[in-house]
Amino acid sequence: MSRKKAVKGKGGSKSPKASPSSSARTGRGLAAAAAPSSGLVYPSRPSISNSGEFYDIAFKVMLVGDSGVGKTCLLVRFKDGAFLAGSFISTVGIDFRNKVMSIDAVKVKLQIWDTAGQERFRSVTHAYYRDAHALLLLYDVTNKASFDNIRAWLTEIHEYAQQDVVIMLLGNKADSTHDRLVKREEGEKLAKEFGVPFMETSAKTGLNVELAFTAVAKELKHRTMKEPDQPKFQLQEFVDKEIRTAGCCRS
Ligand SMILES: Nc1nc2c(ncn2[C@@H]2O[C@H](COP(=O)(O)OP(=O)(O)OP(=O)(O)O)[C@@H](O)[C@H]2O)c(=O)[nH]1
Ligand SMILES: [Mg+2]
Repeated sequence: MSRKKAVKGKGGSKSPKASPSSSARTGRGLAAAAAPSSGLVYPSRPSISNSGEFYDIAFKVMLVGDSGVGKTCLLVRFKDGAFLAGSFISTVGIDFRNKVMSIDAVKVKLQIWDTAGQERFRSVTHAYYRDAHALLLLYDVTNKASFDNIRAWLTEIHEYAQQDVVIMLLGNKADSTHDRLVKREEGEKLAKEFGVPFMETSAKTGLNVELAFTAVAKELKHRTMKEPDQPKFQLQEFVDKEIRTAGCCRS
């Protein structure tokens, strides 16, 4: 299989100029960043970009959910292995980071779009839904309203995103034991109702962060490269098995 090269860190030709960490922390977001053009998956076409790692296939993943649920922190934890502690600076507009993962010997590039949860940026976010291959929909386990709003987010997703988009529900801030207002069972129940996979995460401790992105990357890779006689990848089964294997202490 021919391999392409990923632009390291931020963006490609349509890249916004600031990383989510910089925009989130400085408030310099990109409300008017160019909407991504459709389709990032080129399984057999060779191409080389400026610099960075080689990859075989690429997908767009979007982080969505209310303001303050931890979307930017989740992305920074996944990309840089760090937690953005301190005062909360809301993302302005939209931004993205790339990460190449090794999935079953295939190099999968995820272009991860970090959206602003604030209502005033909703129209910007809408423009990006249609090109997303996967959506990570977050709520905050210490914020009941963010959980109650998941239904509205799913309605919006169904309105703007592709029908076959991969959706995963994430209950973030699972480390906040004392402030928790949403039980894990409630998240599981809601996810079942909507037929989407679910897990709890913590951008602070790293709990299940890698797993969330790996699961999505595996699902997308399977869909793209599946042999006709190969069974369908069971995302929730994979997640449950990984969590069981890791026991209480995955990070
Ligand atoms: N305890 C805990 N705090 C978190 C976690 N993730 C994020 N936070 C905190 O929650 C606040 C909001 O995090 P952000 O990642 O900026 O939230 P966001 O969803 O990007 O918000 P918008 O950009 O406004 O949409 C910050 O103060 C973070 O430090 C987590 O897993 N655990
Ligand atoms: Mg943010």
